[in-house]
Amino acid sequence: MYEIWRSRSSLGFQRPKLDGTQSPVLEASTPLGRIHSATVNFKDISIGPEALELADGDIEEDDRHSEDSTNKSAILLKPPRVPHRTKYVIILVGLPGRGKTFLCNKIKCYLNWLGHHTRHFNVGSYRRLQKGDHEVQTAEFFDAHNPMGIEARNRALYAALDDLQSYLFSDIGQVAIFDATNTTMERRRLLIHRFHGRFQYLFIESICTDEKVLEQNYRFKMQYSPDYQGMGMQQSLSDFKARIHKYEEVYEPINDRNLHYIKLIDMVTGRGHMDVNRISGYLPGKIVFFLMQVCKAGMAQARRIWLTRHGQSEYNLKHRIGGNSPLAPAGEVYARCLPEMLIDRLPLNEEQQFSVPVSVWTSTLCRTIQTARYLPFPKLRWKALDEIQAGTCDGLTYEEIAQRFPEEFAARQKDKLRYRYPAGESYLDVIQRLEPVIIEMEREKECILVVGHQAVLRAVLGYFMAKPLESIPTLDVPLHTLLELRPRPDGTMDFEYIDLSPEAAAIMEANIAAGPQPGPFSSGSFSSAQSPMLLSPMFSMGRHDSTVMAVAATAAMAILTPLGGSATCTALDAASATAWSPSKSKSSSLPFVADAAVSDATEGVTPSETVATAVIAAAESDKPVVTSPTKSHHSRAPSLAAGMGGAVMSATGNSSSPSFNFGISAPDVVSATVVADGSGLESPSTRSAVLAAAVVDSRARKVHVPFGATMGGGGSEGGAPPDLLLAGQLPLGSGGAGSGGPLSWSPATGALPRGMLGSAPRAGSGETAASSLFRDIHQVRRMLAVETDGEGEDKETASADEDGNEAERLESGVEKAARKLSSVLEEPALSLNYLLDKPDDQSPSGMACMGEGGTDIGDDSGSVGGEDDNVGDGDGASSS
Ligand SMILES: Nc1ncnc2c1ncn2[C@@H]1O[C@H](COP(=O)(O)OP(=O)(O)O)[C@@H](O)[C@H]1O
Ligand SMILES: O=P(O)(O)OC[C@H]1O[C@@](CO)(OP(=O)(O)O)[C@@H](O)[C@@H]1O
Repeated sequence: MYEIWRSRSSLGFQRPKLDGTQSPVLEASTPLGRIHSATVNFKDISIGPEALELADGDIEEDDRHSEDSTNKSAILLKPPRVPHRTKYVIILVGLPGRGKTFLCNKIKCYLNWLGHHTRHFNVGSYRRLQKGDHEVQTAEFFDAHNPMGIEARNRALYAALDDLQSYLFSDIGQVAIFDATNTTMERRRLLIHRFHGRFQYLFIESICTDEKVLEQNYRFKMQYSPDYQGMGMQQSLSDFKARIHKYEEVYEPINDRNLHYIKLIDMVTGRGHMDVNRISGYLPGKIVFFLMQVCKAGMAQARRIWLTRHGQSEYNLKHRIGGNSPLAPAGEVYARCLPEMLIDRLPLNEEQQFSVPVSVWTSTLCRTIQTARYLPFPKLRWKALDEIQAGTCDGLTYEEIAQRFPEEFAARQKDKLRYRYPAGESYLDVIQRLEPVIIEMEREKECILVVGHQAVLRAVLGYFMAKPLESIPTLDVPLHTLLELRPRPDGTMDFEYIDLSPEAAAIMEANIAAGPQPGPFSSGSFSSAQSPMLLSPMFSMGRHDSTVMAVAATAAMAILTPLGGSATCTALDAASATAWSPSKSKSSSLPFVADAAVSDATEGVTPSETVATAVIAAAESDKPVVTSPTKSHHSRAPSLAAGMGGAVMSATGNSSSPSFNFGISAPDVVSATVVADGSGLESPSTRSAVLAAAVVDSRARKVHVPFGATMGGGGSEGGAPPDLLLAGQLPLGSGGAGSGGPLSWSPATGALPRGMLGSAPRAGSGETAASSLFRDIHQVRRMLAVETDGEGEDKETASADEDGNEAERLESGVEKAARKLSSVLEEPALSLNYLLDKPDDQSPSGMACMGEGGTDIGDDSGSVGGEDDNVGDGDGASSS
């Protein structure tokens, strides 16, 4: 066996001379060689005397003969080697279960992807080669006083070292990562002796003192470590801990400041730090930067990364490349199916308590933005995700390129990776510009869906799947397919193609043919026998909104159930419900409904059952469903819930139903609650929710409530509907139909009368988000009044007196709301009149007083706090 390991060195492998006269031949065509060609050297390669005093016997025979490397002065006097391209060894140090292999795999992916040929040498793999199939190397094997174990481990060590050296002396090898515990000074001296004068070397030591992290690490490791295959969790855990103990007995952390090292101290917890000692140069610098980001993701194993190309575009249909064309019909179908495909796959966090939040990243091109528009998650646009630029070939078909530019065509066929379109880009260029995107993806602990393009996604996939650079331009990234990447504990990824089911596509096509749809989630409905009501949720909620939606949905159902109604919920409701976390519910005093949802979810009940359970719990309780949305983390969330609550209460018209209390019990003050929270009034959900409450409260008999209907904020191209939050239809009262027609919105047109619902503050008018909201409320109510007035016959059931009372009641309600609002805003200048009946000729600029020196609520709404700042606010309008 030993002979086999040593095969490379014993098969006559010729080492180059190490005197500087004959450097290893370098791969002239190394990818990105032109870009990263700067010679990288540590400024100072001298090492401490202590490190040079190598114990006899530590040195391999052939080493001793090939060069007098035990002779300290010989090493120091040796003229510096000036290789064309510096060769590196990265030496890992640390106890078992500290993320060494994870880090190795990540660094390997990163450096290879940047064109620095890198290989990972895991001594453990060599060690395992020595044992029989069913033999277990138990903790005893790792005892520092076990001669058999020591011998076997040394054999593995030398075999790995030989292979490492062979690799680095070869033409291709640039960086070797030596993955072993290397926990003693003696071992590190041996390595230094091996590498000194031949390669640049640096140590990466991973230290972790967080017991919780370690326990989790050990469990993960047990799941994939070949050492424990077939052994039960408890038994393997206990043996692994015993093994670690053996290592701890002899562990000497690096403390020699003469060495070149990077120490990662509790970095994975997010509270740790890095100790960077004597590191300089381009590549080591990049490694430091990379580790700084990637360490944080070390614990994010529950997350998913999804990649998808945009739906088929007009150009795709015509086989034209590049351009900025909109989606073709089939692409639109895919866009509509995508949310459901994704929501089916939302992972729960490690504790199985809530779903891991999702962000959607698109390019700045129309086809990706359109593809992402129905996705109920915050969105971020990256210029760097734009498709490879085809330069002068942009807009042509491949056939046309072959005819018009045959040489270009042939050149690309020959070397697709390096070929650069005239005035355009090569795949290598794309890889280079994607680096910040990759770093950001590594930093993120949440799920990310990248809606991108063929070439760009090939590059991203190539990185995560550690594909050889040369293979990247031909990786399979088909249209209408979701690519799912699942992190493994060792830093590699599992990968799966998920096709759009033909049934889903057929249904969506049929739906589109049938006319405007509220969205892909039309299956959700809440209905009440007494007060028919249909809410077709098409939520487009951000990470926090979704949790509130769960409350809104459950509360809605709680109200409806006692009325003899029935409640069903969609997968999306379920996803929302499972998004609760106990920590959130604690900090926001969320009701027992939410807690019920959580506890059921943790017991493995399906999400829809969870919601149903929560609803029943709420409905059967004498207690009101109480929540304090004002304390919620997210500015938009309470408003959505409040709006829903208000709308539902008004719709049912049943004040004796379980009280639904969002801080204030009466529906007509819902809007006050919302604004009191300082919610972002410019956000679609907030405005829509407030408007919903206000509109419903005005006793309109039939109202479509378009949540977020016109608030795309520029986020939708090509007349596309914005990222809307909720589309609902609230038929109110008995004479609903024919009451002048609904204030309707449909995804197909995407348009409400401008300035009616959710219009943005008017530019340059001094109007604030709050004041523009009041303008909208005012206008909606006026419009309703006008429409209802014009419908004399339909109004015959209501007497004039009733109308008067209604108006009074309404007025007092809205007045209360406005008063509350004013007090909260501490802005007495806020005019009640404006909210109630301000004539149109009092232009919004009259509201400027509110913005001047006052609280411009809208400005605050986007900043949800540190980490959220760099993502879109759900309206698809933000960009990188
Ligand atoms: N910087 C880090 N510190 C601690 N644990 C980490 C770090 N990075 C990753 N991990 C986690 O450590 C666990 C064990 O990782 P592994 O690489 O197998 O450890 P080792 O090679 O040190 O035995 C993995 O679940 C991984 O996610
Ligand atoms: O590198 P190749 O294989 O040409 O693939 C990249 C091409 O894919 C296309 C489609 O052919 O991407 P996309 O679908 O984003 O439009 C072209 O625009 C782009 O030039």
